[in-house]
Amino acid sequence: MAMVMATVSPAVGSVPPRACRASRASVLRAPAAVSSRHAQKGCFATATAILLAASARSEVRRARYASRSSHVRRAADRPVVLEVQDVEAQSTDEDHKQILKGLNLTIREGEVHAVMGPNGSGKSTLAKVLIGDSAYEVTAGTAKLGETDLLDKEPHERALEGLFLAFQSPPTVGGVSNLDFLRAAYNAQRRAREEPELDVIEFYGFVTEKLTELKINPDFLNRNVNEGFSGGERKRNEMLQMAVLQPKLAILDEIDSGLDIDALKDVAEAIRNVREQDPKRSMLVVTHFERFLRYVEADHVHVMYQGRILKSGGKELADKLDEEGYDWVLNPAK
Ligand SMILES: Nc1ncnc2c1ncn2[C@@H]1O[C@H](COP(=O)(O)OP(=O)(O)OP(=O)(O)O)[C@@H](O)[C@H]1O
Repeated sequence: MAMVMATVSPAVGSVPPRACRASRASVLRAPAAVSSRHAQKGCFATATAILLAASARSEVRRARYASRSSHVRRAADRPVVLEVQDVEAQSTDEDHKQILKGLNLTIREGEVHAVMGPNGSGKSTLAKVLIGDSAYEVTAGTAKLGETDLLDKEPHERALEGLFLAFQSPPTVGGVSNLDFLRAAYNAQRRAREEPELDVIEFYGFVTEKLTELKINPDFLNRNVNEGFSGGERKRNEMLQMAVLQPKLAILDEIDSGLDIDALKDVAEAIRNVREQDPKRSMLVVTHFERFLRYVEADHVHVMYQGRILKSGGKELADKLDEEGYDWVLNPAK
């Protein structure tokens, strides 16, 4: 509104300035009445500007309401990206420890789900089971990515279907530069989609844009994958991989651990960036920190305990966990 008044002031230069003055509060409260008073005094430009601004404000309100209600309406209609039903899984070592004990989870297109829970609940195991880590064997249940039965697929096939895992402790790949690694992964996707591969020059142009968006030093490309990288640099490198591969569902396992405050914000911004570029992308974020969920704007929060999801809710659940801890969820009778 202040901008509108400033814009019209040259147009009312010939009118005595006092006559054109209107308090912001009165304009916001009763724009039609204030406008008509100005018109009666001959300040037609001001009168028109007040009405235009009022109409623009109600348009904005209407648009906001429409977008909010269509968001709510669409949430339940969006296609399901991940459907996990009654999954049980155990370790493949000699202990055969049962870790997932009947886990259910549905993620729809464009949603960000957070999984929280005490240490040892099975959060990382869930992430690794979904990408097909051979340290775990699924003994019951189903997991589908769209229409694809994930559990029938090899890990690289799951990746080609659009599943991505950012590791809690990203591994080093000695002797392979980030540029070669990213180009190989990206071209594998293009081959699977029967699209022509990008040569080094073409890929360099593509990846450079991503580096700029994510504020990552171009030196990253020439360094071997995660070799000599600090903890924070490794996490940023995971974000770079996610931005290049543009997965349907990205699983981020404690991507926020070990980050300083600025790095945490940068990683969260990278996540928001990827979502803004394609609002259909979905994410499953494993974290211990409510603050991180605020940055990444999680839609759904789940508490996992002893291999199951015990409670689900919206962002407010993370706030409550932050204030009160897990005890009220784990021992509701207390
Ligand atoms: N390959 C494995 N073999 C045997 N036990 C395992 C294996 N992987 C995980 N576990 C055990 O399963 C339980 C769940 O581990 P997991 O790493 O999934 O928990 P988490 O919820 O991610 O914990 P944190 O919050 O500490 O990262 C733990 O007790 C862990 O020791």
